[in-house]
Amino acid sequence: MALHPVVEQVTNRIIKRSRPSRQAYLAHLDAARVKGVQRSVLACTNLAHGFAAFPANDKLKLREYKQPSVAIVSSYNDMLSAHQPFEAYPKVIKDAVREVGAVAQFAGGVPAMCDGVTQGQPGMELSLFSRDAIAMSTAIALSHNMFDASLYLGICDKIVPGLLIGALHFGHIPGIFVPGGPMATGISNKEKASIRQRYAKGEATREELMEGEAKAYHGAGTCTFYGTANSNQMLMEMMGLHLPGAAFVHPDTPLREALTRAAAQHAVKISQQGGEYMPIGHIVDEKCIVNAIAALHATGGSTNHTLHLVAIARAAGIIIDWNDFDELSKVIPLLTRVYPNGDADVNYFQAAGGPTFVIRELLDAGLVHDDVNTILGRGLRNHCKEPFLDGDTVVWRDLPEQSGDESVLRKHTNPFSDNGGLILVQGNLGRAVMKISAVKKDHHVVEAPALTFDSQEDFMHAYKAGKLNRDFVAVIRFQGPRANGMPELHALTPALANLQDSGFHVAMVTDGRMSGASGKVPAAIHVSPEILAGGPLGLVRDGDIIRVDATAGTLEALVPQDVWAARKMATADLSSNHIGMGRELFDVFRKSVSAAEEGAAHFPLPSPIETTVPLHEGTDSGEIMPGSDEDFLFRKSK
Ligand SMILES: O=C(O)[C@H](O)[C@@H](O)[C@H](O)[C@H](O)COP(=O)(O)O
Ligand code: SF4
Repeated sequence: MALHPVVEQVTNRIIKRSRPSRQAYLAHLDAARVKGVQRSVLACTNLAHGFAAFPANDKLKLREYKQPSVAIVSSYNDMLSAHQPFEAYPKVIKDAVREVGAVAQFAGGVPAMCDGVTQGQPGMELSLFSRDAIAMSTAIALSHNMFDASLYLGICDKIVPGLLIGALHFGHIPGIFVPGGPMATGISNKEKASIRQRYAKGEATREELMEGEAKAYHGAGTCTFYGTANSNQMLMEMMGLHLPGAAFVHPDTPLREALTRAAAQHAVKISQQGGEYMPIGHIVDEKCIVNAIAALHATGGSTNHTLHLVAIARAAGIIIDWNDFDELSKVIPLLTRVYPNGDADVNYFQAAGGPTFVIRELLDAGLVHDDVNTILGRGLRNHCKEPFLDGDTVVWRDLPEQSGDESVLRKHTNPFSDNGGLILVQGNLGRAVMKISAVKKDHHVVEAPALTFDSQEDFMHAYKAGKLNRDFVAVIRFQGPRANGMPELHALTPALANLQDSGFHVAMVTDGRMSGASGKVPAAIHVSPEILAGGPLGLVRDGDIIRVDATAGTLEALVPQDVWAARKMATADLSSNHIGMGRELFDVFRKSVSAAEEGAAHFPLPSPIETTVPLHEGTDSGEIMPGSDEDFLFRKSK
């Protein structure tokens, strides 16, 4: 099927917009590649330190035979159920890499925050900033400059984006993302949410709430709703950074361990010494990013990726914005209904066909690019396969033609809706994003008086005092990255959902974030510019009529122009958000963070360098920029 013209147009616009920074990025990548195997630039003393603790024969492989050295960068900790399984991975990886004559080192750990533990708590004000702290920690691990390939162990919200941002700053090193898989299904996410709503109404006891939560989150593995963590998994599959179908295989199963071993050995293969060199910076290009946005839309993925994908793209010298997301959303159909966009969880989604089925359908529909690099080489269609065990090795088989359950996963010829439901809304309050794939149609437009709150706590006090039994638009102010780190306000969902279920027309507008697991209440989030950057959200007063219109894509305060122009910006005392729980350590982050639409990031786009790489033979000078994606493919074809 020919590529959809809108996908073509958006891709070409991104390529054109990004050309200077992408070429600078690739020049940096090529300069690093030209230095050859990392270790050759290290002085003997450095090297000696680098493998002092190695077993003898590993040391020999490194020093004498110059075999590939594979870095392990891991986000293991016991706080995230999703990352706890990574505890055992380094030994599995080292043994698997040794089997193919190479060596692996645990290059470094990265921090990982569980947004479920910190949801509604002060710690959530570090959550977004932890993404770039993870990127910096990844760089610290790889800065030992001894590695020919790298394995990135991460799953949850900010961790995969942080690892990928870090990895892309070492774009010359081949990299593979290694997942751990979801926990088994407990009580349904819908039942969990209804217990929370009953508790919020005082109709359930704390013991019932705790019992419900414990049945929902009951074991090792990723939470089973389709939030940011599982959106990350879908994107890693679509970007060709996972072995095909690795995302949702359960932890502690023979297939999971075989996939980890296979990823470790594949990393050796795609190192420069391995002969199938595939640096991660030549995988994540403009087409790869467009494919990722398409996957997000097709699955009703997390709104957090309107921040993280922007930051990931910038790390590779690629500039995307919310217009790109919005235009693609209009042509990418919704192919899955996984909670909060439906009742099923990711285990059921996997059983029905899983992420590689979505990739195949989007390829068949001409809605994603097949001509991309992945860890398997050239062509995304290589990833439309499912892993199985043959003895103790992984084999991949073709996907079923039909979905295992049309109520959860559909072919592109019969989508749940003709658009992805992650849209841009804009107007005199700024630009914001809305996810409507989980919002009932009669809540797509809300026009009601504003009630302004400067914290989640203020909102909950008003709710518990019975002051919110009415139509209103909650304007939760001073939640942007400069203000308090841009926390998720997901803890307000049960109260807002109760009010909506009681028949009130409610919506939320904030320069903060929501969880990928939020869904049924209309929320215009990530309002840009944020209030502390002079955003007009700061001009709203209680009683102003606010119109949140997902159908027209508008976000308006219906206030007479002269009244609006005379308004002064609201102010707030945020000092209590800047101390305690380590928040004082992130002052530099609050001061340097970019706007939400630029990824709320702390690193610059790549700046041009004089490329030292000679034009390769066979082309006229200037025809193919040295180090460019075309140049890379040309050299690979030799
Ligand atoms: O973006 C996300 O997906 C969320 O941050 C998610 O990781 C977080 O843990 C939710 O808050 C959990 O959902 P519940 O709070 O509904 O369990
Ligand atoms: S999905 Fe969210 S709640 Fe679950 S382990 Fe990951 S960060 Fe924690």
